[in-house]
Amino acid sequence: MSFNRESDQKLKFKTSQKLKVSASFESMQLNPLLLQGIYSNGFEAPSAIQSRAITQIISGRDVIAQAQSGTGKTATFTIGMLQVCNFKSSELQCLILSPTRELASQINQVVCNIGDYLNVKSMAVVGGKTSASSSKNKNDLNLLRNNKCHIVSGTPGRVLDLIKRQVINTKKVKILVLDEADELLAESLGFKQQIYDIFTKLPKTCQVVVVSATMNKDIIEVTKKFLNDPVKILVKQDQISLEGIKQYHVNVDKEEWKFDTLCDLYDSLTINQCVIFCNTKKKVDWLSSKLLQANFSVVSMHGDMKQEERDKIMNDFRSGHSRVLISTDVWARGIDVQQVSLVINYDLPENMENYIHRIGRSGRFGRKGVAINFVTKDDVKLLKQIERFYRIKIKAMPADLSQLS
Ligand SMILES: Nc1ncnc2c1ncn2[C@@H]1O[C@H](COP(=O)(O)OP(=O)(O)OP(=O)(O)O)[C@@H](O)[C@H]1O
Repeated sequence: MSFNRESDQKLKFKTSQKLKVSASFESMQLNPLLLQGIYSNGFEAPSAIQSRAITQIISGRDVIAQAQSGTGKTATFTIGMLQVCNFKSSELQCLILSPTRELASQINQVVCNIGDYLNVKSMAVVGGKTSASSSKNKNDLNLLRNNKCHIVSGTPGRVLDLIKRQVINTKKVKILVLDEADELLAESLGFKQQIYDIFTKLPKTCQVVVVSATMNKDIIEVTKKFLNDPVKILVKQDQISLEGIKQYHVNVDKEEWKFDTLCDLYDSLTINQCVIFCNTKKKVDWLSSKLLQANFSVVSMHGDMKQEERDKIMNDFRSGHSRVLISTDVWARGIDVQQVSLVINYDLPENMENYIHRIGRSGRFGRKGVAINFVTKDDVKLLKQIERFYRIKIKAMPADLSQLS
């Protein structure tokens, strides 16, 4: 595996105190069955965030953990939770909230994989399924109702709904994880109130772990309402952008020129897998039908599609069956498909944070990645703003595309 351990270990964190750094998983004194799950998942040594945050989570402290995209934050809180969970009891003990259905399901899969030898019972609880109409969903809800599930990973709305309907019993929850916390707690997105409501239903002693690749002062301020003297593990602003992802821009001048530019790039898109981001659902539909008409093979996904369709697109893309995916910011955060080596911002993101989340869909865990930003005349200012925000230089794309990687 090409994980650049040297650059990962070189990363400087701003931590709230001198933290213990565990060089190996063995040194964390984990349950041997958990260790077995970690190794059989192919993990040999912890990444920088795992070395610092896992033992803090296990210690019971509230934690704010920030680390670059694709550096193993999911496994960080998963390993922490699985160590703390009491498997002699069948009650719900850990609750993980994240902003999209796909991410909540992916996290559930990671919990099941790493917790396999512990016999963990974990479940994804997401909206959009024809709720409890299928026998599978009914069985799932019964497991929850009968308190036969240790860990739930879900989207806030659906989790809150099931708590209110007393399907999810929160009495014994000891850890709450907020993944992509800055998005969950942002003013504009409507999750914040749901999170507060869920929080009020948890035991007062519940430990809270807050995780994201991007964290700003306002969000840290908001977390003060939830967290009690948290351990902070934060990344300096100029280190958020991953060295392994080469970032370029292409001047397309006018909006109308973007399409031809993309068609010219198509052969490079299919070398591995590629994600193309547009800013609206309408634009995703428009671009995918235009590319399909021109005989390019692409798939697309956004929040207005039926969940069954979203699931199918995800499965096809994860298996490598489809190679070029067009999406909105529903795909910007957390989704881990290791074969994605190229991200194209057909539209530049309007949100500074989502720039780094989007490009972080490539270059997972030290792999190489390339990000290409289409820039119209009107976008030039925004590109400069992104460069200033992350203290980076986004060069013009080389004419010879073989130099891309
Ligand atoms: N210690 C490890 N050794 C090898 N691979 C690892 C290790 N930890 C995590 N990975 C792998 O790295 C990839 C990225 O991990 P993960 O999705 O947890 O990143 P993340 O930090 O949560 O990213 P994002 O900010 O995009 O949410 C996954 O494929 C995961 O299996």
